[in-house]
Amino acid sequence: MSARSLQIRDVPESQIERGLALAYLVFHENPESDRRKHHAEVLADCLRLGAYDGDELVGFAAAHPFSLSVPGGADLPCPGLTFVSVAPTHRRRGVLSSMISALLDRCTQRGAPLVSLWASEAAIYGRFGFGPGTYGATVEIDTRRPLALRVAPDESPLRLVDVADAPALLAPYFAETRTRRAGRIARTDSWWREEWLVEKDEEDEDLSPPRVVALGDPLAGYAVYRTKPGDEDTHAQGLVRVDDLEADTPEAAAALWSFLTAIDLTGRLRAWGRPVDDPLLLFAADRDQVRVTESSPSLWVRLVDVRAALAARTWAAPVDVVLAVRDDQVPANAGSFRLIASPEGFSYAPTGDAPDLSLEVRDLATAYMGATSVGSLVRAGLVVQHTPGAASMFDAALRTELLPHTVDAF
Ligand SMILES: CC(=O)SCCNC(=O)CCNC(=O)[C@H](O)C(C)(C)COP(=O)(O)OP(=O)(O)OC[C@H]1O[C@@H](n2cnc3c(N)ncnc32)[C@H](O)[C@@H]1OP(=O)(O)O
Repeated sequence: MSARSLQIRDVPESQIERGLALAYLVFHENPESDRRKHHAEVLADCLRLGAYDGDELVGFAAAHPFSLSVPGGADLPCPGLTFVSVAPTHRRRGVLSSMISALLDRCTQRGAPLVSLWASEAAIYGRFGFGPGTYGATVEIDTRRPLALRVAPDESPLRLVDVADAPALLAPYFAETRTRRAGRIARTDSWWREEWLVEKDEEDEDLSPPRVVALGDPLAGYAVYRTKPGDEDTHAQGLVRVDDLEADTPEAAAALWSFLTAIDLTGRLRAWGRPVDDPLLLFAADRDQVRVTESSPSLWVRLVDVRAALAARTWAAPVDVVLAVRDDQVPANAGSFRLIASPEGFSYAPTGDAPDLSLEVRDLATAYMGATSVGSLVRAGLVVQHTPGAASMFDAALRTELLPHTVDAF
């Protein structure tokens, strides 16, 4: 294959099966027919790009038509890149690079200021301007003894909700959380049913169907979880796996965690992708019982249109800095720009003034939603501070009340 014989084209609906076959090949998967059907339906709604070597599909990538909450509660179009697959025969010849370049063009044409993804390997996407915009923590609790808490649980009644009725109850509640926390993807009814509440867990078929517990009426919190019995042979304790948990107050959260840790015939709880600032980690009275066993990037974000992305978020304090931005893929983002922003207003315009901070667009993405401070990027040698105090001023403006958080993996 020469660079000239490679063509990037939209993949028509009639070729979705070809894209899926390539994806299953490279991800070493062989899903059941109902999941294949679901994947095909999901892909029908996606932007689909193919890399063709002659007639052969050697690269495939898709992007969900997502929108993402950004600091302050605005909702921005943010395609969610997924199913990225390059044929093993065509690796390391620039197929992925060509597909990303086409994707960035499509985002620009469609007016999407952001694009996002979950990375299979963290080393891949930084070169294309993506930075880790949100982080998640895996929390494990030893539930062989009662959960020790420093706050009294809300005593409102808990009820188990029929899974079929859950989206109608949970969706408006979750939508409200998106205005407070950046990094959250809008969930459609089918996303709720097929991703969160699907009967069989895709990764562990020993897990029960999803269970939904709701606190109070009106709703003050909920959890979606699955369980797995213990195994006498291996002495593994029964497991409660918490997939999603939201609560209005610390007391409501305490009530839900108390319930989940007291389910009979289980001795351990694992919650994946919790916010790094989950109040549980502070109100747990015994941090030997409640342990963070992993913390890693969740959603990787790329600012396709830096100006539009910055304009859409709110600012916690006044800032006036000149940013020298390097962007090798989207020339319109590159150059020196003066950012003047405050809770009252915003401007971002090209300038000939000397920069206060020099940074790559990937590092601006890392700081954009408030998960990582510009100061820490300066200390890591990734952002260059020319003017003392510039990073602190920028950080004060970027600060968010709650850390950004994404739990919808795709
Ligand atoms: C959002 C998602 O869907 S994540 C899923 C990603 N897909 C997978 O992991 C499936 C299996 N892997 C693959 O299909 C391919 O190996 C891909 C998609 C990861 C890479 O595709 P390729 O066409 O080989 O990438 P391409 O040749 O464009 O590489 C571009 C650059 O990235 C680097 N790169 C590519 N893959 C990796 C990797 N896994 N780790 C580190 N660097 C990588 C290349 O070395 C190259 O670097 P260079 O520009 O300095 O030379």
